[in-house]
Amino acid sequence: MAASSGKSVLFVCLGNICRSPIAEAVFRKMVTDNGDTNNWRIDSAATSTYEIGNPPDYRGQACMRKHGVPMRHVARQWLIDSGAVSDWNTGSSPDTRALACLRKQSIETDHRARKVTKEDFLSFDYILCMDESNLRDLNKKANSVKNCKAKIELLGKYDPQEQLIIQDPYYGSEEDFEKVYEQCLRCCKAFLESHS
Ligand SMILES: N#Cc1ccccc1-c1cc(NCCCN2CCCCC2)c2ccccc2n1
Repeated sequence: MAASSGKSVLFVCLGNICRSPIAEAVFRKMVTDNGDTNNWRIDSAATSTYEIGNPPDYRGQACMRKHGVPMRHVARQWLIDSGAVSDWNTGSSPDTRALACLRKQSIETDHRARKVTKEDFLSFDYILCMDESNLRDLNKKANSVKNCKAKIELLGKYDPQEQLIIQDPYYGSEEDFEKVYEQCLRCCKAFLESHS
């Protein structure tokens, strides 16, 4: 079978903590399940600086865990990796309040939100975003980049059910994250099939 050339896709939304990390995780799992990992560079980014440095939203992480979709590799369990300068509590378990805080964060990924850069427009084949506002922001930024390589599109363009817009679930419920997941699943599958 001829080796297909390397391809690259950047998923983008407003904050890079809700929709685009879900799309990235869903697409990465599909590519991995296809044994195609080496042919794809996959990443996600934000059009805003709202959440730079923050992990994906815990509601999205919970949704991914429910569907068995890994969100990149699991970050280290800090309490197990930490150490003490005294022997006061040698052999004791971590403080329950600290464990409760970690569970609440349920940070199981090392992805941290980042803003889309000019370099992204030169290095990615596709930049797939979620709504008209993302598209406007991306096209505006692309206009200031010479030799823009990326094809900038709505991810929803690939939806067999023709739901063009993937709504921002930030102020939404668990159901809204579930809808984002279902839309990303349909769109990523169709996008991969049309670009394999
Ligand atoms: N904006 C809007 C908006 C409008 C409709 C629906 C959702 C949102 C919304 C709001 C967010 N953060 C709260 C406001 C942030 N601050 C806005 C003013 C500048 C300083 C930052 C989000 C954060 C991460 C991902 C998606 C988000 N989406």
